[in-house]
Amino acid sequence: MSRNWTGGFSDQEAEALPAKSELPRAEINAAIASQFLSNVKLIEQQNIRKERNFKTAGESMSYSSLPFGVKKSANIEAPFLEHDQQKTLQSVLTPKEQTFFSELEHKTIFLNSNQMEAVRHTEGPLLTIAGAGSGKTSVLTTRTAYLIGVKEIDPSQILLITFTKKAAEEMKQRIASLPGISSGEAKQITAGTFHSFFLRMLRNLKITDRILSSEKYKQIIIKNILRQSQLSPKKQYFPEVLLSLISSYKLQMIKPEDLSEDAADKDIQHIYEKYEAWKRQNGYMDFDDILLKSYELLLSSPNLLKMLQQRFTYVMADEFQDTNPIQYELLKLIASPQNNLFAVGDDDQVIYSFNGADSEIILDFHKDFPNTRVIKLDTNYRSTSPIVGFGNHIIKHNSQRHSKTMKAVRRSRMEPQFYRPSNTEEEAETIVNRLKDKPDTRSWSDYAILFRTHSNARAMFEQLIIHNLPFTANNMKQVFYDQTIIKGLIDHLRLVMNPGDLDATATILPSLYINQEAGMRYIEMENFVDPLPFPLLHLTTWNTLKDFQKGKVKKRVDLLQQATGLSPVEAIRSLRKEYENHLDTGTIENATVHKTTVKEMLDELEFSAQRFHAIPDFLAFVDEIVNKFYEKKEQDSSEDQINLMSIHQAKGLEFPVVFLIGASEGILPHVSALNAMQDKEVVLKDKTSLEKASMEEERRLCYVGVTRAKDELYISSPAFHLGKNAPVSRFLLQAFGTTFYNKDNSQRTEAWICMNKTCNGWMKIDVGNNFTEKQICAICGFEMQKGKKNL
Ligand SMILES: Nc1ncnc2c1ncn2[C@@H]1O[C@H](COP(=O)(O)OP(=O)(O)OP(=O)(O)O)[C@@H](O)[C@H]1O
Repeated sequence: MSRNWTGGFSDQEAEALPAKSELPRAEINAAIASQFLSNVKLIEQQNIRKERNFKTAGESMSYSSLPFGVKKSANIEAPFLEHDQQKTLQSVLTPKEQTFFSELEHKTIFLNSNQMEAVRHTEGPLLTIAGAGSGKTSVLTTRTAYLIGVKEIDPSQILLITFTKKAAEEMKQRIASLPGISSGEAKQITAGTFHSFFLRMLRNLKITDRILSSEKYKQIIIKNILRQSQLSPKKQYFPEVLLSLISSYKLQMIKPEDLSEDAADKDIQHIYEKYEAWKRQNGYMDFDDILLKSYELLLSSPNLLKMLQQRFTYVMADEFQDTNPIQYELLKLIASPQNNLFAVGDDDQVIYSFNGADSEIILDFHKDFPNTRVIKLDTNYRSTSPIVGFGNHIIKHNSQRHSKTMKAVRRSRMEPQFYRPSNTEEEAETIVNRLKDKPDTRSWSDYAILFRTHSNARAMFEQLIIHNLPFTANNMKQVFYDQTIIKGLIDHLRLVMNPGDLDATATILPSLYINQEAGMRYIEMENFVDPLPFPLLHLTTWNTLKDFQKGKVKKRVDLLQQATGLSPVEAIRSLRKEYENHLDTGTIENATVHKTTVKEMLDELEFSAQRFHAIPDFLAFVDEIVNKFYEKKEQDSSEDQINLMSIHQAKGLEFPVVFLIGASEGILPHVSALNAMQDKEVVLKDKTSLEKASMEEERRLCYVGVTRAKDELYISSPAFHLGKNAPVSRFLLQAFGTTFYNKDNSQRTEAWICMNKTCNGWMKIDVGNNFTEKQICAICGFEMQKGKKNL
């Protein structure tokens, strides 16, 4: 296969590539690798045992009904609805409606009176604002069938906006199974995301600009603009922050010329203008442009707008809480003048603020549509009463919301279960062991394992692979070790073991600020004439390079040579500093969300590497995991699989059994929310409200995760995260009425010292009044005690 050193493939090119397992990198000895898998297991078990041995009294070894740190049970069960108000409207139904609703009942769909009211609403704006599991999506699909089957509305007049493409397909299928509608009619409904709907419109209008989707490519464009504008990319503006700022302006329809005249805005205005100009000149549009261009076109072409308005006389929007301002304006344009706009949403499930979702839209809907009919649904049909109650107790601590307490209709004695594993490895192993004991009455697809960030799912993913359990992580495009940032560092380890590895050499060139394609051409040419044990060193004689680049090459080769004989984690630590320079993640001050994520990923890599004594063992393990992932991706056709996905991806879905992993401080709430004040310094001025808003969004994420469970909910909170102590998530403690110990910043800093005399481990922790937790040494697993140390 010819190599492409340009640093990436287009989608079509990627599809044409051989399967990952056919690539030279993948040519590893499977027998040796599987031996490593069992070695890993041994080392992991030793580590876990070490930490387990020093678990403190009261810390449970498995799931129990109270989170660690909660001393007494609080009544968190949801109010129970004894008599559901079903069939109360029968007397006012027309014969056609009676047929429709009784056919629904034959299909065991019994709507309550509020749901029925929403379904029967035909003309004018309606907002269904309701909590998790209350049947919003069910109402939307049933109302569509009702419009077609009972009101004889032409299905092609219905526009259904969903949050994901998958949701659109599922909804069409669900609609087709309802009474009064044929599958042909269901196909005529237009269902899709905002982006897919408007992109199709633009393409029909012969707007052929290419889509600029790669974040990396966009950052390069911004970096070039910064360089040309003589603004420092490092000191003043981070490309990813600028891109998110520009995107947020666009989603709010703020143009460069609308920005104020003050100095900071002037720079941003300039960058924003240049970025837009670059796209125009090069025939690109980004995702925001799809919406913005459509909006401008509709405003400037009354005929086009009229055509759309006449075509779609019934407009519906699911997950309305995550709508952003431009999407809302587009909805309003298309729905007018009839305003048959039917929106369903839950202000407690806004989890896409980083994508511009504006929770005020749902809260202020009635101001734009004064004759709005608002229907509230407050019965959760999905989950058992202890789960509904637990959700209520989590979300009630948010202030930006319509207060609501969901009622339950499903009784159960099975309370949510909590577990405090030592670390993410033990967490993953415990869950896998439970899954192996799956009762025959359950299918694999009944189970979902939900995580906050992809790094946080690394251990879980590996355990599922190692134990060969059927699972789908289809939304995971890449395995952890194959993500660009991680792969870069792993390829450094490959060069430590084999300096002649040209694939690995190519990967590391960008981290030396050297063009990959030109650099490799030079290295390969020189190496052909004069082979060197370390081909990278050829670059030190390349005239094109500046002195600082040659210096970097020498330094990197020195580091790589010094790493021979180190353990994988030591090697990663010694290489990481140089490597991180090009990622701009060196300091946490001024950290952006991107930087926090990168740091978290590299920390996770270190944590994973700690399990191995030698670099070749670690590399063989990495290759095995990567190969198995891609093999699995190709072979998987089964529907019956455990679902491993992020909480964001689980939005709108439900599963009989949910494992919510990583419910510890720093994971959920995520460290980026804890750092919120620094994170978006450039973007937002009101730091206090940003900090609060970030924390409320994290709490909503926790709520969304919890409310995906129908029957059983298992939540685990690793005591150590990336080798550091991680208290149980404040969201769990607060739900049980236990004050989070850091609440009003009543912190003291104390030193805790490891009791293992040979260890010398100590750590600094912030302690509040209610702090009772004992500490375990992150280095050796011994118990720690409060001690004296100069901090
Ligand atoms: N009236 C009802 N009687 C019995 N079950 C119902 C009723 N309404 C909805 N359900 C069931 O409750 C579950 C949740 O419904 P649905 O997914 O529509 O809720 P939702 O409000 O969209 O949830 P979320 O916002 O949490 O995604 C589904 O399994 C659905 O079939």
